[in-house]
Amino acid sequence: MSLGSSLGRSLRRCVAAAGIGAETLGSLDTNPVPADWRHVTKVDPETAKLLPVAYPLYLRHTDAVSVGGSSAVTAENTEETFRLLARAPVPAFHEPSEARHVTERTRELAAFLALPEVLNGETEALVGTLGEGLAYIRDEMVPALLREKLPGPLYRLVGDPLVDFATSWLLAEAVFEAYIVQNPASAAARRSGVDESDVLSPAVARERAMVADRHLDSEVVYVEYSGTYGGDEAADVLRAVADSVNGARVWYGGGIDDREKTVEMLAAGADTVVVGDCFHDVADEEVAVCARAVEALGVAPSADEIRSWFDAEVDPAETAAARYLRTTPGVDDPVAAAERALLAALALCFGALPAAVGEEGEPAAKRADRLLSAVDPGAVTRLAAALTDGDGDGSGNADAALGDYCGRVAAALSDTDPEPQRVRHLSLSKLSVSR
Ligand SMILES: CC(C)=CCC/C(C)=C/CC/C(C)=C/CC/C(C)=C/COP(=O)(O)OP(=O)(O)O
Ligand SMILES: O=P(O)(O)OC[C@@H](O)CO
Repeated sequence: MSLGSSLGRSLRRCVAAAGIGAETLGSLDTNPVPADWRHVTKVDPETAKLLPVAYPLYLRHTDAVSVGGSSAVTAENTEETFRLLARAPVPAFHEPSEARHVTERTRELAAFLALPEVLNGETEALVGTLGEGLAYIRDEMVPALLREKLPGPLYRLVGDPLVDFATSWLLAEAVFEAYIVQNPASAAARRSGVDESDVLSPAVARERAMVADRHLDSEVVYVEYSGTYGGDEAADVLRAVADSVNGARVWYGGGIDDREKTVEMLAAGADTVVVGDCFHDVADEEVAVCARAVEALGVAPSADEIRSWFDAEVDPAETAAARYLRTTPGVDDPVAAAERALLAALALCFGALPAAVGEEGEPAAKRADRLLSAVDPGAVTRLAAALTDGDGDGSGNADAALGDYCGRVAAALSDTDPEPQRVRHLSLSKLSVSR
């Protein structure tokens, strides 16, 4: 062995030993996934799963949004979801179930890429899809992008090494989520070839989590009961997993729909809980509540009429809005927050409706602003602040952000939008009002 290569190996060992020492002794945390995230909301881009129209008010209370889903997801609905979430007050990251859902636009808008690898599924779900994804990125996506950006002669000169570099860079920047899929009846289980016999005991889950943490260097170990609450069984798995990992974050997802479940999973060792269905239920509820209100009040009620109808017809404590808000550890009074957010949805709906059904008069943004201030005096400020925090261009112009958002809501309500994809994900696009 030459002196150079022996020196190189010794140096690598020293660096590795220093890194391991610092990590295990707890003084160095190199994981880019924040340790202090307690609550992540998962938003599915598929058109059947909607985003509440008052989403900036709900998402103020979560730590981050994960965008992704197993079925009916396309690059287009993913881009549209990110465009809407660019106005959310917290970071949104991308968890693609296929490499083709990653586009230049999603990469610009996503805080980072989170790639699933399944520890108890078919090989396909651990390395197969990733391999296909990387080949697509290396052979199609990056070359197409570079060909578009670089003049022909320059592409011919430096294209190949640049393609390799960009592919490696994309992977180096991505974080990996090592899933342990524990609900064989879920879409995630079907997608990853997990059946009853693959469900792991706490002891085996612990061993696989150690592989993910120490060998695969996964940033997240994700105990996934998607669609169902894992209860005591999940708590045992979480205790075993949390006890075994050094650098990885431990996430729990599945069936979280109240405060106790969040607290139970965090107490068992999860750093973060992920909430999915319960948030989409809020969007369905908005559509139902707005439809009932339109039925009762017509398209242009006053703020007083909206308030009185709401007080008589809706019990905020029993709403999906309150259920979602109870899952977020930071909200002191989830029922009051739910009431405010539902009133904001009604104000946005009735602000935009007259224009959407072709009635002349006050512009949608002005009317929504007036109704919002009347039904809940703090709502405009909160909504504008939430929209402006996330506007990404640093302009901090609350009026413009609110005006622009009201325009979107009007477009969602009107089925004459020239680009329906633009607003299809917003709950109110499903409200059918006779014109
Ligand atoms: C290289 C690039 C850019 C992409 C590769 C993309 C990869 C590796 C995708 C892996 C897809 C996979 C194996 C998914 C497994 C299933 C899973 C864990 C899905 C996540 O759950 P949700 O889709 O949120 O679950 P539900 O639909 O059940 O809610
Ligand atoms: O939809 P739920 O059951 O909340 O599950 C959330 C998430 O873990 C799904 O990947």
